[in-house]
Amino acid sequence: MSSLLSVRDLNVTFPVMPRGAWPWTRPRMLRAVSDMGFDVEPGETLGIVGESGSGKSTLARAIIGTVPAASGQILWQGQDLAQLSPRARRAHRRDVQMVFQDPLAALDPRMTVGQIIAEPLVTHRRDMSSADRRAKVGEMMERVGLLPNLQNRYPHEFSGGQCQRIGIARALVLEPKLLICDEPVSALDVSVQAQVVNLLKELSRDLGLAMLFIAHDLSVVKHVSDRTLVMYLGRKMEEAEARTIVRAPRHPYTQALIASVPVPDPAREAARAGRAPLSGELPSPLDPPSGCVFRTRCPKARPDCAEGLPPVERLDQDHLVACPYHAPMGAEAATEPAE
Ligand SMILES: Nc1ncnc2c1ncn2[C@@H]1O[C@H](COP(=O)(O)OP(=O)(O)OP(=O)(O)O)[C@@H](O)[C@H]1O
Repeated sequence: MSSLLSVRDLNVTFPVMPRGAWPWTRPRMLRAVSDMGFDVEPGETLGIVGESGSGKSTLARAIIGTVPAASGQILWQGQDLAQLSPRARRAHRRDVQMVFQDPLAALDPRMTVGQIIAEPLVTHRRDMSSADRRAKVGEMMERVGLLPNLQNRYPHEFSGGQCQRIGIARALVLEPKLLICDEPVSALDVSVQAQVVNLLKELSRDLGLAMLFIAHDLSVVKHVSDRTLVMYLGRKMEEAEARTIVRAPRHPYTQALIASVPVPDPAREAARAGRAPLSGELPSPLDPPSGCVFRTRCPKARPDCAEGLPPVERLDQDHLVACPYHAPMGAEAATEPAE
């Protein structure tokens, strides 16, 4: 049986004109996503983690169909997104919804909360009466922890966390099969981040909803994901069960990401003392390093890392790592980032 979503050898490029170039100069190709592949099963949450600029949002945009793939395939329930009939395309637009980073910016300030949440129903469920729509909006508001009698209020009357709940209600009103959350809590106060993450986790469990949960912070991703995929400069570095990624990371990039998260407990801090945190800047995707793209910042880099792309090795059924010099199994340490 086919997965809900399968991404196969996906490449997404953007033409970029060099600064000061003549108008007739050929643009350079920026590779935002390279040779990406993974599957998402119904009801499953895949966390996607990586630094800013690693291609996470571009990947999300390719999956919802707002940026084209340069090559490769995105299969939705086994069907290639690029080949969908207009009817299947409409169904895909209903079935895949997004929650954005900046909740207030994502909501139209001139519309009431009720209108904002109902808007997808107006577009996709024309058969629905306005009374049914209102009832559905009230139900969604309750589901995300908002009082349904606030339908006539405007977004600016709500806090950041409440605005994100409105965004989530709007994304869920069409009962999608996949919710793509692109940094859904990074613009929120730390005090409300956990509440929103827990809400998303509960919703995914109760509604059998699959999620792609994108974040730069591994300690957020690990709470919500079943599996985690670590991206660097558009490429997959490691993919494994979420607990394995934080407890036994094998790729030097994943290890460095974990070592970069502050740990309040001195004993755990000491246990990971051998692991170097990330240093330096992400190279430009216009000029990625040859061979392994992480090698210029990698503490384990060897001369041959510059020669060719490292093959993706399957360590066990669920654990993939794109580094031939990954840490041996015995090197598991108490590296789990702070709660
Ligand atoms: N429309 C575009 N035109 C040109 N380059 C783009 C475009 N969109 C994204 N990029 C580039 O693609 C690369 C990946 O960007 P992307 O936003 O996908 O990364 P990200 O991991 O989501 O980072 P962030 O968390 O900062 O959004 C970056 O170098 C970015 O500048």
